[in-house]
Amino acid sequence: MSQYYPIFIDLQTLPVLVVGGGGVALRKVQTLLHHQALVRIVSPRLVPELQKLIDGKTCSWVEKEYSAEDIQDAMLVFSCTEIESVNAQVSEDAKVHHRCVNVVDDPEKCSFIVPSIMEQGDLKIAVSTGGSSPIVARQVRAELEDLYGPEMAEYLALLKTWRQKAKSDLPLEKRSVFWNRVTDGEVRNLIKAGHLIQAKGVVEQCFLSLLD
Ligand SMILES: C[C@@]1(CC(=O)O)c2cc3[nH]c(cc4nc(cc5[nH]c(cc(n2)[C@H]1CCC(=O)O)[C@@](C)(CC(=O)O)[C@@H]5CCC(=O)O)C(CC(=O)O)=C4CCC(=O)O)c(CCC(=O)O)c3CC(=O)O
Ligand SMILES: NC(=O)C1=CN([C@@H]2O[C@H](COP(=O)(O)OP(=O)(O)OC[C@H]3O[C@@H](n4cnc5c(N)ncnc54)[C@H](O)[C@@H]3O)[C@@H](O)[C@H]2O)C=CC1
Repeated sequence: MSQYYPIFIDLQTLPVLVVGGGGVALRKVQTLLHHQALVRIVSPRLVPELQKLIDGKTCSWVEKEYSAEDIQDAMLVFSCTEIESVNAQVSEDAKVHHRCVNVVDDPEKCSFIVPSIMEQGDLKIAVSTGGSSPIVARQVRAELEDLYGPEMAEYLALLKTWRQKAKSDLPLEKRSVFWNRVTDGEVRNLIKAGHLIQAKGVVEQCFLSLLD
């Protein structure tokens, strides 16, 4: 089994090809569009939910069976058909053109796999079992959703507003004291309990106390 290397990619400028238009393609396309990819679907048929996502701009549909020239400029390729020989061909073509390819029913033909993703504002956790059990990846993701609630989004948004100020106004060693103090649990707990104004006050007090 491959040792998959996890990265977070900005998909906004990356054309993505999805081959197939069934339930699995739908799941992949939904995640891709959420991450602002430019999606082109090649498939003779689409399930109705996928049809609704076609807008001709961020998500387009080429109504035909796959052939090698469909790879075009796609950097990421997803093969989601139910036909093994088609999936194998897509994988082979993508690899010849040095593109990253995901084949839904065969990890051996993948050069990347898709993790289970949880998000709370700027917190994003991607879970993988390396293909051993996608269901377990989903279950771990659900456990993480219980652990990290909506307070994480507010907490990170608050910390982000201080990043530039801390960088410009505090010397390195005080910056480290500042970040350790504001992330020691109190601020997060205050936000979790609904006391956002107090939380902001604690951060501000801490910052002021460290100014020369
Ligand atoms: C290797 C990988 C390749 C890839 O697709 O990238 C792969 C492969 C396969 N999945 C299969 C089945 C299912 N997969 C799901 C769901 C998800 N599968 C995802 C990822 C991955 N699936 C990659 C590995 C991830 C890892 O482990 O690190 C998730 C995380 C992300 C996503 O797809 O968006 C998403 C959960 C998202 C979430 O809810 O958070 C469900 C539905 C469910 O669980 O509800 C079922 C039906 C139940 C079942 O059959 O298990 C089968 C068997 C097909 C068969 O038997 O015919 C194979 C093929 C095989 O294993 O050989
Ligand atoms: N990785 C995963 O998470 C999972 C993978 N699977 C596997 O994924 C495969 C697809 O599952 P579903 O979407 O449910 O199947 P589906 O049968 O609903 O969809 C397959 C799609 O592929 C299209 N297609 C067929 N031949 C094509 C060709 N030559 N060129 C382009 N498109 C073509 C069909 O028109 C259809 O839209 C199945 O083989 C299944 O075993 C199933 C569940 C989960």
